[in-house]
Amino acid sequence: MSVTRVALELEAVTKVYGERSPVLALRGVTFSVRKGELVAIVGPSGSGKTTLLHVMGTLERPTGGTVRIDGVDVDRLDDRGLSALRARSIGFVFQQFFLAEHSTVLDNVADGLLYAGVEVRERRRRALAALERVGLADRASARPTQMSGGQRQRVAIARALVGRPAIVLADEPTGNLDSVTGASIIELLHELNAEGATIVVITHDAELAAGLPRQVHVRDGRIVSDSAHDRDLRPGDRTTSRAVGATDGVRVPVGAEQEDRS
Ligand SMILES: Nc1ncnc2c1ncn2[C@@H]1O[C@H](COP(=O)(O)OP(=O)(O)OP(=O)(O)O)[C@@H](O)[C@H]1O
Repeated sequence: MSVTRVALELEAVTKVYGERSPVLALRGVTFSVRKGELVAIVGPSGSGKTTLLHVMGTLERPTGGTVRIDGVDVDRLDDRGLSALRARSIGFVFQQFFLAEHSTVLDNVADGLLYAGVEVRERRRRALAALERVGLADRASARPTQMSGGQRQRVAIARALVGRPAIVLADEPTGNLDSVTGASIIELLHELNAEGATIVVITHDAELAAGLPRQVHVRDGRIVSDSAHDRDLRPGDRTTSRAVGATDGVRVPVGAEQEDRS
């Protein structure tokens, strides 16, 4: 398989729900996320954010257009192939956490590797490492019911990350949390991104989105602004950063290359 710096790519993606009175939820969405980016998708209720997340995450097929995950055109895959791609390449975090209440925290995270063909001891070893990354290694044997909302969301994030997916998609991850706890989850996403994780966060919270390096605004099923492109349109602005891949390691100020030559 070819190596790509693009984690996810959408080209002219449309999504129509229903037939009799069709709802055009996505009206031609084109954008891409490079490896190592942390992107906020923001927009009002009903603008198409969740539909977009479902299409990006291959939970739903688009009506038209192309979706590529880690270089693979998902249209070429049957449902089984799609499930395998999802298990390998995408981690999901949802507002409602979706943890198994009767399993331990460790097993909840280890279950993120169920379809990765990894034997149980190795699954648990990697799960413990993921819990360490989110600061919850000491709660590995607890049950989700014994934890706060913020801790549960950390467990869900560890589960999403445990398979080292190409991309993590988070749908309103702070929606069920108070603002202080929500801020700590966003801080955690920043830390994980700094360590190399590629993350897309869907939110209707403009303030939360403003703190992330790239904001994509959705309205009526269309992208109406993308801060990455806005920056591209202002090449003279030497203080502006452009997003680069995780393998690049750092964010490069536009124009820095020229300055280095002097
Ligand atoms: N399964 C479905 N069947 C029919 N219409 C749908 C379905 N899912 C979403 N829609 C419609 O598609 C449009 C986009 O919905 P979507 O849930 O993606 O928006 P959203 O921005 O995530 O909204 P919210 O912030 O309220 O969750 C809306 O008009 C919605 O009513």
